[in-house]
Amino acid sequence: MSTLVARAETADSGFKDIPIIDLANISSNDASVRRALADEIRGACINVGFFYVKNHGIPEEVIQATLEMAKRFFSLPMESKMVIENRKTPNFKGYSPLLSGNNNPDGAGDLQEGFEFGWEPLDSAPGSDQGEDSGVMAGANVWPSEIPGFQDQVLQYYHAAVQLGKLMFPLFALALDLPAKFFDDKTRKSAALMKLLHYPPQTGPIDDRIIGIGAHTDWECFTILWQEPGIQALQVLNPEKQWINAPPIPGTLVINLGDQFARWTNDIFKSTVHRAVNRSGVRRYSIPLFFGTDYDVKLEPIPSCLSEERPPRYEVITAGEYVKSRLQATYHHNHGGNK
Ligand SMILES: O=C(O)CCC(=O)C(=O)O
Ligand SMILES: [Fe+2]
Repeated sequence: MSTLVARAETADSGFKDIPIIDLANISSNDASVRRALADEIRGACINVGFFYVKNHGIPEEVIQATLEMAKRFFSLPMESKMVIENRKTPNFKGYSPLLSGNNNPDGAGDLQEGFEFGWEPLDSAPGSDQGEDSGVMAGANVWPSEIPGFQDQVLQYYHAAVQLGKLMFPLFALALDLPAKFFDDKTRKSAALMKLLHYPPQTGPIDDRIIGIGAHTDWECFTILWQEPGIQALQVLNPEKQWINAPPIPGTLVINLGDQFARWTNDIFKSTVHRAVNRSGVRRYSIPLFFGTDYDVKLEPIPSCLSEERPPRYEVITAGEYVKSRLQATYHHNHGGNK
């Protein structure tokens, strides 16, 4: 069996496609079935850092009802949205207006508006989860008061996506030749942030410094992303520096790895650069959920991902310190012209 380090050294140098992985057997008790699924995931994580999942278990009704809420939220008057602006809240919960965030330091702002929140129990099922993380990332969610049922609906999506994420962690562990439970004690508090996103269309000549979301990597372990069907916007950068389209595929979600997994695995799992540009002529909505290890957990490289030729590539910091520093860099950027 080749080691993880050896597998990483012979990784694909220029993927052109993003694999589709079927999660129908995600809860199978058969060890060989789980092993096969983990092997498939390992290939995608080492070579691409992105994959689609089908049979993911998030009900279509929950997705559609959440999309409706996103549309209603973003069509509220600006004054209402600004009441819960993310620069006024601890750790940037709430509303981020167009151009307020800048994911690519070479860019001049992301042409998207967003609404972000973290863990909170569902009213209908109190105590259904282990609770909120605190420390450097502490900060209550803020909610719009104008839309009846908004909070409950988007939390339903949140909890369904977190449930999927909790099933994925053991498979990632198996993919890293670790015990399936490796991440259990590191993911007790649902350190997951969910974001509703709205991208207005961009037509005519486009300034490359202002696109829907500039080239970036995500910050957590992995992202579970729903994108609106029928609209191509998301692109993924391969090692040959080619942008590969990641179109929405009906019935699937995208899962992409983020920097926390790159740090856990000393870059054996790829946190792949991506961006989104909406040239479709119509509005586009997407819903990422960023799932990391608990904020107080140190991002220490896993021993099997180190060798003499592959020494540690990152300093060890906690997951919370890392996410917080990235949030600050993204939302405290200066607008072009004022520098
Ligand atoms: O909207 C998308 O398709 C991508 C969003 C994204 O990359 C992000 O929010 O980190
Ligand atoms: Fe992203």
